[in-house]
Amino acid sequence: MGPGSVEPAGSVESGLAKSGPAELAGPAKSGSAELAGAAGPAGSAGAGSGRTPQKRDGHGRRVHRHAEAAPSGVNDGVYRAGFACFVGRPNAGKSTLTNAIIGQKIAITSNKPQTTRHVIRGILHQENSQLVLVDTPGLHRPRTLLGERLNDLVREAWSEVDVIGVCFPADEPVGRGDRFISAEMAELKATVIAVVTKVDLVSPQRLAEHLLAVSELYDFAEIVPVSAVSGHQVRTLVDVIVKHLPESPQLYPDDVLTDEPEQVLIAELIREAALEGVRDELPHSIAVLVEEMIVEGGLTKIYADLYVERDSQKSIVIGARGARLKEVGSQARGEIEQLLGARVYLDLHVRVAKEWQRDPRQLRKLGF
Ligand SMILES: Nc1nc2c(ncn2[C@@H]2O[C@H](COP(=O)(O)OP(=O)(O)OP(=O)(O)O)[C@@H](O)[C@H]2O)c(=O)[nH]1
Repeated sequence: MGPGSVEPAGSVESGLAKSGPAELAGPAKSGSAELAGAAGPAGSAGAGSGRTPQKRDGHGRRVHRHAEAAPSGVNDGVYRAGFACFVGRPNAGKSTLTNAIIGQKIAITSNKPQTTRHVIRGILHQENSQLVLVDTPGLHRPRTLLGERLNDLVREAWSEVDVIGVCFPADEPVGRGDRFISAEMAELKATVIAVVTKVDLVSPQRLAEHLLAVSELYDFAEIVPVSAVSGHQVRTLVDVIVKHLPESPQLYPDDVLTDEPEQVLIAELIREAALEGVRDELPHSIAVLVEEMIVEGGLTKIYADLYVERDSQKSIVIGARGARLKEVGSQARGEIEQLLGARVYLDLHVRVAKEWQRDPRQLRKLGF
């Protein structure tokens, strides 16, 4: 452990009833896809190295949800399975889209850039396909060791997928960042499609102009406009992605929704709650590590450490007489109970790990 001080606070006991397991998002509108752009090969792109999913043992428990397979919109009699990820500039709507497709909160979203740190997979089971989604952080100019590691994570994810959806928010003009990311696509084996996100925010006229600008950036196999918030065309996007997956046997058992260890999902929920209201003061300085999870009958006890970089940040997180930390605990606990479908006791400790973003040892410990 680094030069950290320990502040026990914010233990929150749950009184809430058990919440039921989450269902997969049901089928929404289905429709035809190819909107614009060049016609790409309908076949598969080469699968990357991640073809065989690894079973996790020990600490890495999978999140199981017994959800029925959604009917597939693609029905050419072939079973398709493979990996896809969304890339794009920060704030492009990648996490929200991933969540809309999987139908469960698995990646955190925020209106500030760079909040997604972990590669989180969600799996959509359909009658004739299995789509494994990898959620990556945004590519950006690295200024710290953490920044470099984040970019490595992005490229690692890109090298392992069959389909890449480059996200372009419809409410922002195509810019340098979009051109930079599109240029990075040229070397990839994957089928590259463009996803124009947040279309609920713009007029049809503006959307048409945006689609044209996007189509001029790169020879995308397809271009799909969507709104993750209204659900518009989310179903269509799934069909388009699945169409470009390779023919493959099922990769994961039916009841697995995500490959991410529960502890990582829980840590993300706590971090999201801790950032609420203080994002301007603590944009990238909070990390969370779940130290222990104990299941006692219907109650899950979770002991987690919340790391900040400086004493002053610790005071912000804790608040006057621990009031803020209590709030963080109670908000996170509600979300965790939904995720686990069980009652939760959450014990949060705030620790100072000086300059953790620049310290390789600390970064490893925090999972980067
Ligand atoms: N109106 C609208 N807002 C959206 C939509 N999709 C995402 N947003 C909002 O856009 C902001 C960014 O969304 P995220 O999903 O966190 O974006 P991201 O690309 O994962 O961001 P990073 O993690 O920073 O790379 C959030 O405030 C979302 O609520 C959409 O379809 N419509």
